[in-house]
Amino acid sequence: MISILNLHKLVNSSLNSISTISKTRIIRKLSSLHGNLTGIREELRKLGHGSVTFDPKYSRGIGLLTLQNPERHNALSGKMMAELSDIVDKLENVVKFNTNDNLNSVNNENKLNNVNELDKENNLIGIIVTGSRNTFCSGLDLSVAKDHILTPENGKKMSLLMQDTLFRFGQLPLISVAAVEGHALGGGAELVTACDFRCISETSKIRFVQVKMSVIPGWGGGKRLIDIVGGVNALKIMGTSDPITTQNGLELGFVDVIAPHGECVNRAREFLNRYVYFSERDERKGGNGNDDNTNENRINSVKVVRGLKLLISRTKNNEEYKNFLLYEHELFCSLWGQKENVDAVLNTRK
Ligand SMILES: CC[C@H](C(=O)O)C(=O)SCCNC(=O)CCNC(=O)[C@H](O)C(C)(C)COP(=O)(O)OP(=O)(O)OC[C@H]1O[C@@H](n2cnc3c(N)ncnc32)[C@H](O)[C@@H]1OP(=O)(O)O
Repeated sequence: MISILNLHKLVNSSLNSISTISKTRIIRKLSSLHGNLTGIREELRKLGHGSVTFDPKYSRGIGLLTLQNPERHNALSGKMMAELSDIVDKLENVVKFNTNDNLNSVNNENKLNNVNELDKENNLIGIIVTGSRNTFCSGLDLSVAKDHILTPENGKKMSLLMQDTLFRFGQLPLISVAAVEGHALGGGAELVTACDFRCISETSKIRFVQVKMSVIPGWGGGKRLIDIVGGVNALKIMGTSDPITTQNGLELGFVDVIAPHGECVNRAREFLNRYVYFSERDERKGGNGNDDNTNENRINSVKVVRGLKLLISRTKNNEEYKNFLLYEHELFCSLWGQKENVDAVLNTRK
């Protein structure tokens, strides 16, 4: 027999859990672009090889996300697209703790302990995105595309998931830096635009080759490129496929740091340390990658740094911005799977 008191507790907890679930759904709805894409993610997960790894403790306050498909210049297979989306999901949970975004803090009492233990340990404020074996990403894995993603319907699914994943990545209260060695081509170039900052080296070649594939960007990179370099420069870069390198990257406002070959990740860490540590003195003591967590190394308020990023990403979480991405998606879908595009994919020697 349940006592009145226990019944009251039972009702309260179930109301809380319902409201928490709906709050989670509200957070997911607000932070996602195309809604629930679970089915598409699981379909794509079955396609191709490679992996996407995330080291949340790469350096104090900084995580390292690495594209791992070296035999294919880190081209993104369906499996890797799904794993990238999984990592964004996890980060959306991790950074609920110690973030002053109201919707998130509302969810704090429901935080997943093991995930937030991670955050408490490293208090992430930054994330570096890079590719394995000194090259970044040569875009969509064309061997997967040839076998599985040639139809308009499957191109639409790929575009929906990648636009949504990179939009949500941009909404994370984490300062992101793309550490680009070697090639970043097509979708790889779009991945680069999804980061707040870019570090390249003498070997880096960032090329929007979509026009050679008889399409426009399908992962949201067109809008992001326009926001970074302006409409006219974006038209030149996308229309000619001219590479962005150390020669023109700074002038275009596309590149923030130039590193010696093989040093992009290190320089990206040094760049982010300025957001982690209270002063250069603290950074010198703690920014060597082997952080000694002595009290001397004062770090900036995680809540404040994350709040600053939330401020910036809010400018990209409005109906106008989302409608622009939807327009880009629809334009891409009108081109992907048409004869010119299919011929280009089949004839690109890969
Ligand atoms: C939304 C889709 C988006 C779009 O529409 O634009 C895309 O991203 S479509 C893909 C755009 N990317 C490309 O067209 C890049 C194609 N690859 C290359 O241009 C070259 O491979 C390059 C410059 C990355 C490297 O050239 P290099 O001469 O150094 O090496 P190989 O060409 O011999 O390549 C080595 C090895 O990697 C495989 N590879 C490279 N890129 C891809 C890819 N995107 N998909 C699948 N596989 C790729 C290549 O086939 C070689 O493997 P092997 O088994 O030896 O043939």
